[in-house]
This record gives sequence, C-alpha cells and structure tokens, in this order.
Amino acid sequence: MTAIAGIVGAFVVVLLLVDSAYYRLILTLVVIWATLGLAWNMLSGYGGLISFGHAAFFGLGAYTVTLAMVKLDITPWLGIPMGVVVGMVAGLLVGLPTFRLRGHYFGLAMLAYPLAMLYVFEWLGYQEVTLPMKREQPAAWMQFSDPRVHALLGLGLMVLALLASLAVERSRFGRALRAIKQNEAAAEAAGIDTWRWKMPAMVLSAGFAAAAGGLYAVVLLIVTPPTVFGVLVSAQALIVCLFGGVGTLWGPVIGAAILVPLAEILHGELGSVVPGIQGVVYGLAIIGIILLAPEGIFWRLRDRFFARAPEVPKLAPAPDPPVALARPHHELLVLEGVSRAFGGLRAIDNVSLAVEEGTVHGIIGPNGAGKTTLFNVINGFLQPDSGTIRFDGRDIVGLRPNRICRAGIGRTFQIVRAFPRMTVLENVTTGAYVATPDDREAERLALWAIDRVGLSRREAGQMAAGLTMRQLRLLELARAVAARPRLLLLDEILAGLGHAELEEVVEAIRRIARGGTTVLIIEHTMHAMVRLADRLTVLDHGALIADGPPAEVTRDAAVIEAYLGRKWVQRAADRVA
Ligand SMILES: Nc1ncnc2c1ncn2[C@@H]1O[C@H](COP(=O)(O)OP(=O)(O)OP(=O)(O)O)[C@@H](O)[C@H]1O
Repeated sequence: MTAIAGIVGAFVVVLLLVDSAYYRLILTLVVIWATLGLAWNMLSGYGGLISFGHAAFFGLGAYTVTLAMVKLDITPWLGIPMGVVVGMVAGLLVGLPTFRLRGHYFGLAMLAYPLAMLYVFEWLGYQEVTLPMKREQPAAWMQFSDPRVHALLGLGLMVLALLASLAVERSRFGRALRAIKQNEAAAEAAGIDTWRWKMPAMVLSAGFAAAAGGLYAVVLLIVTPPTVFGVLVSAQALIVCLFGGVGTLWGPVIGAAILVPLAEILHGELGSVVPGIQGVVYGLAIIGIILLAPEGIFWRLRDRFFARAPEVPKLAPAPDPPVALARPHHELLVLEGVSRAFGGLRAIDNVSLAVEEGTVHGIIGPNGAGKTTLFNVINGFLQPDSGTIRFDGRDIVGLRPNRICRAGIGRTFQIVRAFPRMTVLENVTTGAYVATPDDREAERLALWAIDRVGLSRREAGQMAAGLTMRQLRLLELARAVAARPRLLLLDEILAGLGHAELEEVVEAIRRIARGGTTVLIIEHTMHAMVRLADRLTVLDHGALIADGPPAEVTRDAAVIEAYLGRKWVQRAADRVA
C-alpha cells in the first residue's frame, strides 16, 4: 500500500515537472501499458497460462469506446465500462474452449483470437475510426484541454489494477493460481478446482485489458485494427512483464516504466537516422535483460538486495479434531473388478479390494505392477476402463481429482510435487482450503498439519525450493493431512530417505493413523511396511495375487516368487532340501 502511494506521488511529481506534450503522452502510455501488463499478469503471471492474445481484449475495449461514441453518441465515461463488460464476456467465451488446452497449445490458441478479430474489424469496414472532437463539453467526453488529466486517469486505472493484483496475491485466489502454475496435477489433487479459478482470472484479466484499450483509444483519438488487435499489442503485455518480473504486481510497472520511454526515445532519436534501428536496440535490450535476469528485474533485485530471512509463523494452530472412531469392519473404500489398460498393456487387471476404516492398508508389488496406476484411478487422474469404485458407499468413478479430494481422499506422490516458489506454510495452506472457506482458518489448519507431521515452525517459513527430501516428503504429507481427509493415499513416501528420516516419517504416518485417518500406502521398503500395515495387498502385472494380514502375505509362495523370481525361490528351496 505504501509502495503504491509512493508510485502515485512520484508519477504526479514527474507529470508536473514535465512540460513537453510529447513526454506527457509517453507518461500516459507508461500507465496504460503497465495496466495491460498487470492484466496479463493476473492470468499468465500468477496462473502460468501464457497468453499471446491479450490484444483481443485490449482491442475490444478500444473499439467499444470508439464505436459507442461514433455510432451511439455515448461518452467514454460510459464507453470504457461498457468496453470492460465486453472484454469480460469475451474472456469468458474465449476461456470456455481454450482452457481445454494446456501449455504451449493454450498460448498458441490465444494468439488466434486477436488475429481473427483484426480481420473481422477490417472486413466490417472499421479500418480507421476517428473519435469525433467535442469542443462544447470536452470534460464530459474525456477530451480535456490539459492532456495531463489523461495521464492521471491512466494512473487511476493502473492503481485499480494494482489493488486488484494485491487482492489476488493475498487471497486464496492468488494462492490457488500460483499452485496451478507450479504444479497443476498437485493442485487438483489438493482439492483446488483448477477450472473454478482459471475462469475468474481470465475474466478479471480481460476486463482490465479492455479498460486499458478503452483509455488508449480516448488518448490517441484514432483506432485501427493493427494498432489495437496487432501481435505487437499482445507482445507488449508479455514483454513488460517478462522484463519487469512475472507473477508480481511490481513487474509490469517496472517493465512499462523502463521500456515504454526507451522505445519512444529510441524511435525519436534513432528512427529518423537509421529507420528501424530503434527496434533492433529495443529487442537487444529485452534479450539482454532476459538473459541476465530470466525472471525479470523485480525478482533479481529482490533476491539480491531484499532477500528476507524465512518468517516464523506466529498464528496459533487449529486444535486437534476429535479422533474419528472407526466403525469396526466398515469398508471405507471398495474397488470391484477395476481394470485400466494403456494400449495393449493391462496396467490394472480386474482388481477387487476393500480398505477397512481405521486401518493402515499396504499395497506392494514389483516395479511396474500397477500400484501408482491404481492410485491414479482412485483419485481421479485416470478413469478405469471397467469396474466400480465406492468411497463410503458413494460411487466416485468419473469425478475430477479435486472433487475426490473434497469427498475426503487425500494423496501424496511418488515424485514429490511441491509448489517450489511458495513457503512450506503456503504449500500446506493450499491443501487446507477444501476444509474451510475462511483463509485464516485454513492457515491455522495448515499449522496444525505441520505440527502433526513433525515439521518445525522455522521450517514452515522456508521456501519449498530449498528443502531436503525429508522436508519435502513431510510437506506433501502435511498438505494432504491439512484437508483432514478420511482416507490418505501415500505413494512411496519413504523413497529416498535415510534410516533416521525414514523412522521419522513412519512415526508421522502412525500419528496420523492414530488420529483416525485411514491410510492406503504403497511402499517398497518392506521392513517399514510390515510394521505399519494392518493388511497387505500384493499386485503383480496389474493383477491382485495376495491379500491378507502381513504375516500371512509375506509367507505366500506366489508373493515371494513375484518379488524374487522363480529361479531364486527354487534355489532357496534346493538349499533347504
Ligand atoms: N500414462 C501411462 N501410459 C502408458 N503406460 C503407462 C502409463 N502409466 C503407467 N504405465 C505403465 O503401466 C504399468 C504400471 O505402472 P505403474 O506406475 O502403475 O507401476 P508401479 O507398480 O507403480 O511401479 P513402480 O513401483 O515402479 O512405481 C507400467 O508398465 C507402466 O509403464
């Protein structure tokens, strides 16, 4: 907040000092492009959905204001809000089909929208539309005699975009978006409905981009399809963010404050001498900064000069929930005849299995036996080809992972999926969101989960990117536990741990199980498994080959054969004989 006030103050002072109309125009453009950059940042910076098509919304905003004035005699004071509505509706319509695509495909598909609009507006005959001059009541039509008012209006718009970004950053909205950006699958499994958050991000982002476009039209008084729908407009949004810093509200402001004047001055100074050279210099400046500070100037400066020691959270953790008493022999999870193939490979083959409430149920089997596939089918990452899966009597086949998490099934991953640019507490808090609508309560739940798995308060403030394997495993466990699941799926959570660390994690799992959570665990470390599990299921080549108490299963000849191979079982038998 103080920083925003500081920026406003500095801008006003510079605006008052500058007396050339040209430099005042540059200042106005700085805040307009910063607003467009902030709009892009809301979707692409926080959510990681890289858009090459924000010109679509910018152009719609510009044309709405212009056509409203030319055709309907509507003042830009109303035209800009109308443009925002048009932009938001367009965001919704664009998001519906485009969110089905991921990564580069999403980015490229976004590129198509402004290009299509460019041709549509040319075809409609709006190649060059000029805003009519209204000399009688200039202020009522946003045509001020003092052009500095435009710069102030732009500043107001940028401040609104900054405040919106701040609200996004500090809320579960922003955390959910950052989680989606850093690991979409983990975010889904932690109960974050990725669709629910992506769409508001798109609509908000489109609204601000359209507002920036609307003001741009008012300032320049002339609109053509290439200047508002052109690739350069989308590129500008992306470039100011990449240059200044992606995923932070200051990035677009820094980027626009440096690049816009640079581009204009180069154009003015060099453009007349060697036409086109300004583009080369501008491009080199951008390449240089991206090579030197790939995440943008903001992050480089922050890491270099403002790196803060991890903050120890002071909030009181949520109290222990009452221990859920298990109903004796109640089958919490029941799989019947579940199969899943990949091409000709039957990764799970007609598996039927029941997990009793209040137990620790182990799944073992050689590499490639289908254990992880079984978890993926249970938590909704994969659909079974046949069979039924019931959780507490409810059929969960076909539900998305976040719905399955909400139903009470949490999970961890064989390869840790933390959100690296978040602290441990933030990571775990994303897991707690499904348990409560209150953000503060979610943090208290997260602290409770952090305590429960045995991470310290100091560790809670650390960034996930620098953690050891023990801390990462405990972080994932805490993130799953923070949702207070009834069933926890743990996929090789002990892999990669030393002896002492392994004991610590085993103890944490025991504590969680004693708290009333049912646990289904995949593990290769047999000495840990036989101590943890009340029951063992053995898979081999996708099929269930044994199921029962550990003492029985570990003596089963088929199990020993699957693990060791027929040759070794025979040799051992020969030695005994
Ligand atoms: N998405 C996929 N596409 C194609 N094949 C797959 C896919 N996922 C798994 N498989 C194959 O399915 C079989 C079972 O794999 P899965 O990862 O479930 O085994 P696992 O028992 O968990 O093995 P590990 O102990 O090595 O983790 C393997 O042969 C694997 O190559």
